Amino acid sequence: MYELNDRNKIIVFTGPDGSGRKSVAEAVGQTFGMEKIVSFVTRSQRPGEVNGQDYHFITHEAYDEMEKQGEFLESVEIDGNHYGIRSLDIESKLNHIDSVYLIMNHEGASILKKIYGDKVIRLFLYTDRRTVEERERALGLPEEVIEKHLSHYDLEMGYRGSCEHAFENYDLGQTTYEITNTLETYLQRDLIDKD
Ligand SMILES: Nc1ncnc2c1ncn2[C@@H]1O[C@H](COP(=O)(O)OP(=O)(O)OP(=O)(O)O)[C@@H](O)[C@H]1O
Ligand SMILES: Nc1nc2c(ncn2[C@@H]2O[C@H](COP(=O)(O)O)[C@@H](O)[C@H]2O)c(=O)[nH]1
Repeated sequence: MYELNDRNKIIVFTGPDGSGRKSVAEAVGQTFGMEKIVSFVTRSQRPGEVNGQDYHFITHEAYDEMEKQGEFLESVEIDGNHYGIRSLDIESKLNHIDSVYLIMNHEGASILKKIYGDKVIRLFLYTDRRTVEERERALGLPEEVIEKHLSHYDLEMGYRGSCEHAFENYDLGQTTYEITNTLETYLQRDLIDKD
């Protein structure tokens, strides 16, 4: 396991799909100069997704090979596809910046917490089921993807109490503001106007 230094923090955005984790994470990541750890995945690329930015899209064979070589820090199977974080990506980023962020389901969040303890801050984002469904439909996601996401809704919601912080996300600006304030207490960047 890679030894983290005193200043290193791993910020995990979790919660149901469509709750707004990606939108909030990108905004907050930019504010704090945090970089995203991009997961490897075996599912096919969806319209609008960018390889290397949203995910590293790889074949099942390539994933199996990486797994065999012990490259993943965490690796899970969701709806028949594999998702994983490469150890090297966390190590190389935390070598030159203090904090990184990831977007993952409850299993991944739990695994990272077990490995890195206090270094991991889990931020749970949520909205009601109907809002998730409406947002995903408005995004143009295929019906079968929306269905799969909704089938995980209750399980993901059940993880809320395990996370360090939880935020209802209806007003994106407000959520981003609240999370920025929360992270400031960990990252101590003096971003908040104290007047
Ligand atoms: N507070 C908000 N109000 C309205 N729409 C929002 C809000 N937050 C996010 N959205 C929209 O909801 C959709 C899903 O958001 P996003 O992709 O950030 O969620 P996610 O939790 O990362 O889900 P997924 O894993 O499915 O991508 C996007 O179209 C995004 O613009
Ligand atoms: N445990 C992990 N979960 C991950 C990882 N990368 C993404 N995810 C989560 O998977 C579901 C499904 O995502 P989709 O893009 O296929 O709809 C979603 O909750 C992601 O956040 C990972 O490396 N590990």
